[in-house]
Amino acid sequence: MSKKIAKLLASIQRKEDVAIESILYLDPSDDADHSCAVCLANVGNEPNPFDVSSILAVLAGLRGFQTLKVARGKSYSFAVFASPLDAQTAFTHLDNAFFAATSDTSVDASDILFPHHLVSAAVKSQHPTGRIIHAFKAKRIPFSDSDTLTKPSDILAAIPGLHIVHDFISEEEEVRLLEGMEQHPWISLSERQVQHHGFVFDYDSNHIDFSKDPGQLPAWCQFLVQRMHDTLRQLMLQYPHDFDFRGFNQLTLNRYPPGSGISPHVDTHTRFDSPITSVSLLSPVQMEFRTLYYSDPTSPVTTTTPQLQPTHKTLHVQLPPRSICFMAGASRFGWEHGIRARKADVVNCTRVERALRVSLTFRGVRIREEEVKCDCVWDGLCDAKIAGGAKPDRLKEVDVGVNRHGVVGGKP
Ligand SMILES: O=C(O)CCC(=O)C(=O)O
Ligand SMILES: [Fe+2]
Repeated sequence: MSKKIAKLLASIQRKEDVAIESILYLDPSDDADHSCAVCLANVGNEPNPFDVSSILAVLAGLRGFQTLKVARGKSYSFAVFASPLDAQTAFTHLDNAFFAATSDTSVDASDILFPHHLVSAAVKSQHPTGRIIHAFKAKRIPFSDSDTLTKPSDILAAIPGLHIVHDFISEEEEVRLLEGMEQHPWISLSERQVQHHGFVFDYDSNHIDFSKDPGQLPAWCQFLVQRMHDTLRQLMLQYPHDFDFRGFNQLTLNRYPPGSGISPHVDTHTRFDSPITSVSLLSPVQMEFRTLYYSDPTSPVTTTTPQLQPTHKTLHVQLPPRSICFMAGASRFGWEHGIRARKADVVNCTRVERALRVSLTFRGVRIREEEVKCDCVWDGLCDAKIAGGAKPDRLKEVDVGVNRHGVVGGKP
């Protein structure tokens, strides 16, 4: 056996061992025989994401297959069948099978699922992403179907000030926006591309660069600006304390290929109004919101009546294409937001592949010096509260990103 193949087999074995260890606590018991679920060790979302579309093709060929349940950060998943008998049949089929992930859909399922002992080292070596599945009859599925916030009312209840509106624009309008932005050059960052329109904000000095002509926001997005203003008028009447809005004068476009994201950050408190507003196009994506200052969601925190507890909280919010996300109040000032760099998200036990996503982030830059202030309670996230005007560490990463791409005098 060549060294390369031996190394590969050792690595497959290691992954298997880790997977088995991680599910031992599930401890299959007697009544697992009456269960419809089969646990698949080594077929998970993380840490070694598997080509789930390939395995779904195999599972779909098994009698009574209903769904594959995956969870964020788990190296195993659960195939659910219509009856205990179907689950038992699938279990005998799947246990100890060698599965070679492939993105070639022309390959028949029977070609890619082999009984482990029949697979030669040579076959395995041609499939470096392949792995041996260990199946277990599982008594219960330990994943919750509510790990991602998808409903706007649930989102607002959990993260005060975060207003999501689904289908804010139509498919035709989405196409129109995408065509409009192609009239301008994109600036390439290491993983994504950006454009900036309107006022130019220097993230180094925390000031507006008045030497640069801000120009108007582009004509192709004016219909959207008008619609956002109409919606904001209503929101401001309902939640007057969460908004400090004079109009949008800056637009950042982000173009994210699948696998890319944006580091967790809070948009500079003193220089931008509330809300920060983001419109999603083309692909769904999961945005992570996290705060150190979490309070019971049933007693909403506002900027004026905080009930701060030093508890870390991270929540996952699903943003569908053509939706809008207004970050105001606590969600704007007291929570960081970011997008993990990965190719798929897990939404309530289902893997959702990402495609190219384009977002439009509208901000109101504070132009007059007397407007440049912040009296929020989230000290650690607020540039106004940090001695010497330094910026919170967490902001630096995203600031560098923007600068690198020439917002102000940077090098594209
Ligand atoms: O892509 C998004 O929706 C968010 C972008 C963002 O957070 C930003 O540009 O500050
Ligand atoms: Fe942001």
